[in-house]
Amino acid sequence: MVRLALEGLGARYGKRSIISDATTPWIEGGSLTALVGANAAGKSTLFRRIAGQMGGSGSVRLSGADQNDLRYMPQDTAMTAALTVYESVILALKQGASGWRLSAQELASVDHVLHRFGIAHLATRQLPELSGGQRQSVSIAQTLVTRPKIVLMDEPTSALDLYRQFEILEALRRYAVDTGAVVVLALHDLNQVMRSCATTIALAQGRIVAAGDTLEVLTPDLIRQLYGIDSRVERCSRGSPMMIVDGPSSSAHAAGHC
Ligand SMILES: Nc1ncnc2c1ncn2[C@@H]1O[C@H](COP(=O)(O)OP(=O)(O)OP(=O)(O)O)[C@@H](O)[C@H]1O
Repeated sequence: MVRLALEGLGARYGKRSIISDATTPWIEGGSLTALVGANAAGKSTLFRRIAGQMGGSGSVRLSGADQNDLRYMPQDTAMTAALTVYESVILALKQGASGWRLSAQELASVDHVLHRFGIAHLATRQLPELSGGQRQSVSIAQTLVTRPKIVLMDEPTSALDLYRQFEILEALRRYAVDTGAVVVLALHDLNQVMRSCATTIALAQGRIVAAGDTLEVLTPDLIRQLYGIDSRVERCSRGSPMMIVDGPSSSAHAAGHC
């Protein structure tokens, strides 16, 4: 069983503290976990800290995996290299490897990830010619081609159309189920979170204010605290929980919006 827990994690840029005392229960692999919070709450910074790209206090506890099994997909990934999609995924697969030869198994894993994330038809296209949504899909394939056990993705659906959002979130969910990986996604669409993520971590001004079962975490009170928005969570006619936005709460400024 792959698991991740944060213990008193802190991170700062210079003298400015961004993440303080971030602590979570064990987050278990095999399903999707959402990281939610307002703009500038510190989601990307928390990911960078967990990924070891910046130092700070506290510790990241891993079970069934180590830091080498972790892949972090940042929010913006430049794709200016004169490579085809296929070549770029191979490069991601071979990053850090000592040899350059590709085994039949490695070729199969490139093929698999291109199909699973719906970009096989783009295999021979040059990266700089891709649209924003196509680039985001390629970036996801590059991140997962090595089948990492711990995956952190910063807003992986932000450039995708409605159909592709469904398709990619379902493919990510299947990835988590099939591999048992811990997959944490920073997401802004709370209906996506309710539909796809079993667990949610909520961040407000650099502090984790709730972590656990998604439907228990995403209460109207918590949503007001995070975003300064009044909302209701109701079951739609098909029985799925939906968040309905009523509008800005009168205490919106207290939520720390900038
Ligand atoms: N490289 C940096 N140097 C200094 N400050 C930074 C740096 N990166 C981010 N910050 C600051 O840290 C705070 C948290 O930023 P971060 O990008 O982690 O937030 P976020 O929750 O991911 O936001 P968003 O939802 O807008 O992507 C912000 O106030 C931001 O200005």
